[in-house]
Amino acid sequence: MTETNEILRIAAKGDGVTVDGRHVPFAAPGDVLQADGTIAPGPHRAQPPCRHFGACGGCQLQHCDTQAIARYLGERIAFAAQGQGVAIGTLLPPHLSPPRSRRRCTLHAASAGGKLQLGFREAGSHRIVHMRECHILRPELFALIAPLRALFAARKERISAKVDLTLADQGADCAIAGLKVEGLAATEAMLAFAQDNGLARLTIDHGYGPETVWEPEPVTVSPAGVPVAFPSGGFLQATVDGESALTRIAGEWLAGARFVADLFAGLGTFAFALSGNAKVLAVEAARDAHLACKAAAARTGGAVHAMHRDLFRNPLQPDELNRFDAVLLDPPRAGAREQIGRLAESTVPRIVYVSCNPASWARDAARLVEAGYRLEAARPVGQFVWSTHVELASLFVRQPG
Ligand SMILES: C[S@@+](CC[C@H](N)C(=O)[O-])C[C@H]1O[C@@H](n2cnc3c(N)ncnc32)[C@H](O)[C@@H]1O
Repeated sequence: MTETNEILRIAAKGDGVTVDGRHVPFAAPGDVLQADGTIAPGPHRAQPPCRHFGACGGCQLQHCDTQAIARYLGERIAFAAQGQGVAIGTLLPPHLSPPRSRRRCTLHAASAGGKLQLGFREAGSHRIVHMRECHILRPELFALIAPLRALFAARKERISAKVDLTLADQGADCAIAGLKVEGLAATEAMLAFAQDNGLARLTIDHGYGPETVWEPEPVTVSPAGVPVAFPSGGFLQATVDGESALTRIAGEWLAGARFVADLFAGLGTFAFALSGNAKVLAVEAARDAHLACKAAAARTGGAVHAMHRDLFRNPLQPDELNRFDAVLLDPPRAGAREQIGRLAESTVPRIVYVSCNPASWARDAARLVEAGYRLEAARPVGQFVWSTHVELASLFVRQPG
């Protein structure tokens, strides 16, 4: 018999939810909320590996085992679809990226009470966690925390800076915003930091836009093994493992398609992965990403064609879409309302929709289903391990008639 105060599921923001609907922070499914307010651990409770868990905003679910996290990811997608009246043919088991696999992050640095703090922000606060360990970041990125802290601590002014770290082919790409670097000594300190830590690139935004001060070799990333110039601040799937899982699923679902459109293509992550078996049109609005994809495509023999186009204002029209055997789209969090509207009017047989937001995905899915597509399958992909961030790949197939 289920007790009314047993935790049944995890809510969108990570709280446990009891049978009678109460939200309990840091409770796992199967735990029981006791009369005195304490939680009796259940079978899905895990020992959080990180000492910062609870305070750090980077992770919300370290107290849950893998099974509970997998169920949570599936439920988020199922509830979102259900809320829009969309039936999912098969909800496939989630793919979860392993710990220490995140290759990009945004950290914050600030001086507070005479000390320099550098790390993720605390949940729901501007306070910064003084990170001594991290179980999500790639070790190459975590290794930069101490040197960055020393770099900031050596400066005389009050620090309030943002640090974006991305692991590229050549090493860590580091972009610092909110730091004034003036004069020879300050510039030399920055260059020494870049050199000593083997950075692939150092970009500083003094408040007038980013300026690259160190890039010994052109920085690239290599989706499907194709080197593509990586623009500072460009989009990259959060883990290599998650990117492989997504491109593998897309490849399976799009098997046999000879002409594919990759919409919201970024640097061409999916386009290059699919181009072994198909000609791919890669459409992207960010100019830097588009140009990088175009240049890489030119070097790879012509299976990828890059197009610069804003798909919110100027979506591909049904007559353009109908030339393709399949369309893949991977829009930003807002989804792709305008492009989905045109896809709904098209005859494209297969659509693979990759999303980082179940809510906008479900809204768009409902439009496709209303227009005669069936949602054959969806697969959660947890690249942000232990966070409440949900990503997914899904397959829509146009039904006859
Ligand atoms: C989630 S990312 C996916 C990128 C790529 N598919 C990948 O896997 O690396 C979304 C992409 O959509 C692009 N984008 C955002 N708004 C757009 C628009 N209005 N038209 C076309 N592309 C847009 C972004 O620049 C970004 O590259």
